[in-house]
Amino acid sequence: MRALLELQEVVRSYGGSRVLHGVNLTVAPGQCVALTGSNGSGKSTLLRLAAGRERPTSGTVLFDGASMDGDEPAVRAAVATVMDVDAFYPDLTVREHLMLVALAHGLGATARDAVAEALTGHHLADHADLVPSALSSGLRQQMLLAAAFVRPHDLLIVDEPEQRLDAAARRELADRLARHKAQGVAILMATHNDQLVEAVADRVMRLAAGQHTESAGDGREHGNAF
Ligand SMILES: Nc1ncnc2c1ncn2[C@@H]1O[C@H](COP(=O)(O)OP(=O)(O)OP(=O)(O)O)[C@@H](O)[C@H]1O
Repeated sequence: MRALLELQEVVRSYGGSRVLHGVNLTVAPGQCVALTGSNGSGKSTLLRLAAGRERPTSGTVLFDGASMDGDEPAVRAAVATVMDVDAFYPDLTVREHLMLVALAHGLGATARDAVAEALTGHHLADHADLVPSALSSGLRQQMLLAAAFVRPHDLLIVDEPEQRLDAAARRELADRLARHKAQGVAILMATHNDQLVEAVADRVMRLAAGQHTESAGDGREHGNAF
């Protein structure tokens, strides 16, 4: 299957310190790759590179066969991320945020229905007219997820999407991601949650200081297929 996202020999250093050591990775439409590994192992760094928000020190990041640039309109239209913890306008309500995202991404006349569905699906319907600072931290995370799911995209990049969610919400998230994948979306997800990996990931890349190893989603060794 054609890769939508491809990392080839990606190295990322900060100052003299090397965080990623020649990562090779592909994600095809309808696939989920999970990144696991301890705090500081480089998961978020890899996600920023995959989203085109940072450039590798060396190596290549390709999106749909072209060099990844997060500023490109085609990339911004096709790649949804949940990476920024506090990406809110403090004076817009939850509903207004989601409408803004939906309209900016071209939903037009269907935006209102899509937002209503997102509010319900993410347990935000009763909080739609509150500003983000009035939400519990779990509901703020739901709002970030809703803002990604409400807009069209081909690639979803999520950094620890389970954070601040309770057990029931984590199960719902796993179901949502699995359905999403079945609809053909490519997913790259950093997570510390084994259940999420088991439920959604086709392959797992485990990052560790100085190295990375890959396996199938069920934990079997996966050779060099990344
Ligand atoms: N902009 C930066 N400047 C300098 N060092 C950085 C920068 N961004 C990340 N690092 C370093 O890179 C390493 C990897 O960080 P990263 O946030 O990618 O890890 P992570 O696996 O996502 O960790 P966690 O599980 O805690 O979220 C850390 O040592 C971090 O300090």
